[in-house]
Amino acid sequence: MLHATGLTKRYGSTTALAGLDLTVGAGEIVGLIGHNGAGKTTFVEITAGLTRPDAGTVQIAGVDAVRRPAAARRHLGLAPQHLALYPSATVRQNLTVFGGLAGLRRRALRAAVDDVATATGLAGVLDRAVGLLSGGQQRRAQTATALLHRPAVLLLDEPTVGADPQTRQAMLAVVRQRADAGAAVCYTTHYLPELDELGATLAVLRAGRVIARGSRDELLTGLPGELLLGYADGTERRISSTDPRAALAAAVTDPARTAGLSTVDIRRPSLDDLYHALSREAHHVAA
Ligand SMILES: Nc1ncnc2c1ncn2[C@@H]1O[C@H](COP(=O)(O)OP(=O)(O)OP(=O)(O)O)[C@@H](O)[C@H]1O
Repeated sequence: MLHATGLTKRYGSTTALAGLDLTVGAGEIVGLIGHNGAGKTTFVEITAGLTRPDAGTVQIAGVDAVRRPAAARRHLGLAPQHLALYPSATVRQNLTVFGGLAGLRRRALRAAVDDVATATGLAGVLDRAVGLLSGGQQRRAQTATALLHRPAVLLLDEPTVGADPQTRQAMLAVVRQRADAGAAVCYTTHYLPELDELGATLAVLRAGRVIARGSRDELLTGLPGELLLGYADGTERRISSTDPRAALAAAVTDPARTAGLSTVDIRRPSLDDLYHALSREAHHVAA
């Protein structure tokens, strides 16, 4: 499992992490979400031993990732946000190199490459150069490198960016399988429905700290959604409500609102609503 406490990191006058605490248990998928600049990538880089924190600790499967990064990395599968593959080498060659670095040898390595290629839908392009693949296939190849040695902890930084719906489904399925097999998965994304599909809990990062942690329902319940009423003359009426269905029931019995009504839409609370609510709370606490 993954256990981070009090992580702090400054770049000059910028505070990237301000005392981040996060635990991801075995078999759990945690969606790490937050606006651009919230500190997600810095957290990923520190956990992978690519950057040192100013203070705080990270443990991966019980190994101190700050003091013993090489030992900790053996238990970690990392898919970074930016592609880090050899473009002129084939998918098979790339996977073989990464599997070898993770300690796999000979038959076990060949079997792992085939298994992971199948799971990520890359079996048909194993012998093609990575640089000649589509953007979605390249991202799949990047994620595949993280899965090869069946690590205890998976750190996936926006793995489905640029993926088509079919690829996305295949990737989500393989992540879910790994969690079911006991991996602790930390998954950063800007796309909330994906976390619903994964059955992930959420950790909301803001200004370098986890400011909310829980299931989507726990975090979004009680936030206002919207009822959108569209009229034949092109006008629209928006009704903000914590219970848009009840607002709809009330609206349809009101002749003033139903005359000329042509479309009805219900918008559930979104991540942005959550960020706004949490910002308001933070201002409240500060005031
Ligand atoms: N190498 C660096 N040098 C200077 N500042 C940095 C560096 N890396 C990150 N930062 C700053 O630290 C803060 C956190 O950045 P980080 O990349 O961790 O955010 P993020 O949540 O991953 O954002 P995004 O969603 O855009 O990927 C930002 O203000 C960023 O500008």
